[in-house]
Amino acid sequence: MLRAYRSDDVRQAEAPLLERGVPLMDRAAAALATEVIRRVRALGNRVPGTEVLGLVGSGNNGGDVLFALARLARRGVSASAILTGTPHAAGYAAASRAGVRFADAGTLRSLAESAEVWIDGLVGIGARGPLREPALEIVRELEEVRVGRPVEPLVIAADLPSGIGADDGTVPGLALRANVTVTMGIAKPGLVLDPGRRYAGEIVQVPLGLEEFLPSEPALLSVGARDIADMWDVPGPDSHKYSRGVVGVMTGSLRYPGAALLSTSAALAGGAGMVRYAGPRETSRLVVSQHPEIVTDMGRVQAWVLGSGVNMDDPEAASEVARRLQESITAGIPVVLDAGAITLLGSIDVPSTVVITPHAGELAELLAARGEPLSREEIAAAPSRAARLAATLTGATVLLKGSVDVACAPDDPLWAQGGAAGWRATAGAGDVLAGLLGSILAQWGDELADLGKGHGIPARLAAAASYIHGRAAAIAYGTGRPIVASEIAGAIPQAIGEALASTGE
Ligand SMILES: NC(=O)C1=CN([C@@H]2O[C@H](COP(=O)(O)OP(=O)(O)OC[C@H]3O[C@@H](n4cnc5c(N)ncnc54)[C@H](OP(=O)(O)O)[C@@H]3O)[C@@H](O)[C@H]2O)[C@@H](O)CC1
Ligand SMILES: Nc1ncnc2c1ncn2[C@@H]1O[C@H](COP(=O)(O)OP(=O)(O)O)[C@@H](O)[C@H]1O
Ligand SMILES: [K+]
Repeated sequence: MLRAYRSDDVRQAEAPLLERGVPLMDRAAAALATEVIRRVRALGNRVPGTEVLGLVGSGNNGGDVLFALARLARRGVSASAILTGTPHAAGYAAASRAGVRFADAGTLRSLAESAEVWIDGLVGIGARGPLREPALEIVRELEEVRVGRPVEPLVIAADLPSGIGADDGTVPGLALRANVTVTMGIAKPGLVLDPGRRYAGEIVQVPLGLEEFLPSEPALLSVGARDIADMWDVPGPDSHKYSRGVVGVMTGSLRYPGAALLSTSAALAGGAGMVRYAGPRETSRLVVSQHPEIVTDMGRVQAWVLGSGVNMDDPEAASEVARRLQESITAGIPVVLDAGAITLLGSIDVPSTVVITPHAGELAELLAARGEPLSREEIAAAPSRAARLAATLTGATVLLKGSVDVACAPDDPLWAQGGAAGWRATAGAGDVLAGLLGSILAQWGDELADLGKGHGIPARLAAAASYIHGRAAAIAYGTGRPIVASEIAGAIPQAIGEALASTGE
């Protein structure tokens, strides 16, 4: 499980260590230099003679880079630095002693054109607001140089790419895109959330011993393979189909029959003991012809999946979905509310056992109905804020889909799951996610009902479903090829099996 903390929490955790004289910056710089050397070698280059350009702001982030440049210079690297102001004094002294060359802004372009590696130490967790001059002009110029180069430089960010919001991943102005981010002590939410994540590249975490001084509640969590065993029900000798959870699925319509098939496929693949389908007669026939194990008579269920592909313009279908939603809330049964059915929450409040699964467009519609309009673009620029707002307004758990899926209930921590490539963005992939989430909620159904409002578990399960969905997509697209949503559903059992068998991550 990845845990990410806000800058204030990181600062507070650093304080007692610094008081004890723990050389945090030295450790951070050593890790940064080691990473540069490792990457240079991985490119097949010799370390001595490699040209490295450090971009050095006036704070401790610049200090990290100055000490790292000093270490690199002692290894024979040809190290230069561009300063934005008065630098970290000890770092400057160390770098000068080691022979790092300090260049003025006028030489930035030529240094950037020839350096194999750029190290970004303009700003770290001390940054406030959009990148300001002179850092802004440096980033602008570097991005111009980058596109003009025959071979792109290797860009390594110290702690975070300069220009991204450490706490929320927003990018209010320009930011310097990195291939690798060497983050100090612990991950920051901005490295996991969109759009900041897109600037961070691969993330390397440097242990600094902060853990015992961090608050018990991180700002953001992310499910990994090893967490799945805690959430997925592995059947034992006493299990039977009902104890394994029954999912009710009311999805699809004559207009969108495929949604019925995709959501039920995923509900089956997710490991519930039984799937009951409650859609129109025509789609029922389709579903059963493809999946003879699906039951169409109604009985008890432990979770409902409502809405994917339902034609909400059809008053009868819409009122049937609304009735199921109300009944489930009364009975304490968790519900996945997907696609057009999300609009039902325009006027009613629900408990957090109702999980809505909007994409940015659907969330925009819901927020507008609730009198807090945000455009799609505004949601994409700050998805965690938008998801939290929707959860607070409706009471529901929100799983906002995108290249990084974000899940939260009104008060509990935020979950974020990224890592799936754009191949996953294919029609029907959301229907698959809804069915899969219904399957895991059904496995927890009675327990969630006993917990009353859910106690944050639906958000955790939504994150787990999102993780498995991303892994299933990755199994399907492999090293990269177009896929369709039914392939994602087909790969769910393998994704769950691999996660259950995993001991790493
Ligand atoms: N504490 C430790 O021992 C450890 C800390 N560590 C490292 O320290 C980093 C935090 O250092 P920090 O607190 O000094 O802040 P930092 O990120 O360098 O930024 C401050 C500078 O940026 C400037 N600035 C601000 N906003 C700006 C903007 N929008 N656009 C442009 N400039 C802006 C601001 O200018 P000012 O506002 O003062 O004019 C000031 O000059 C952390 O990320 C990690 O790398 C690690 O080594 C582990 C041990
Ligand atoms: N750029 C992207 N990279 C990876 N996954 C994405 C990206 N954009 C969207 N997704 C995922 O693709 C799915 C799309 O779902 P959705 O938009 O609801 O499609 P549909 O309604 O056709 O089922 C979601 O699971 C979402 O997480
Ligand atoms: K930085």
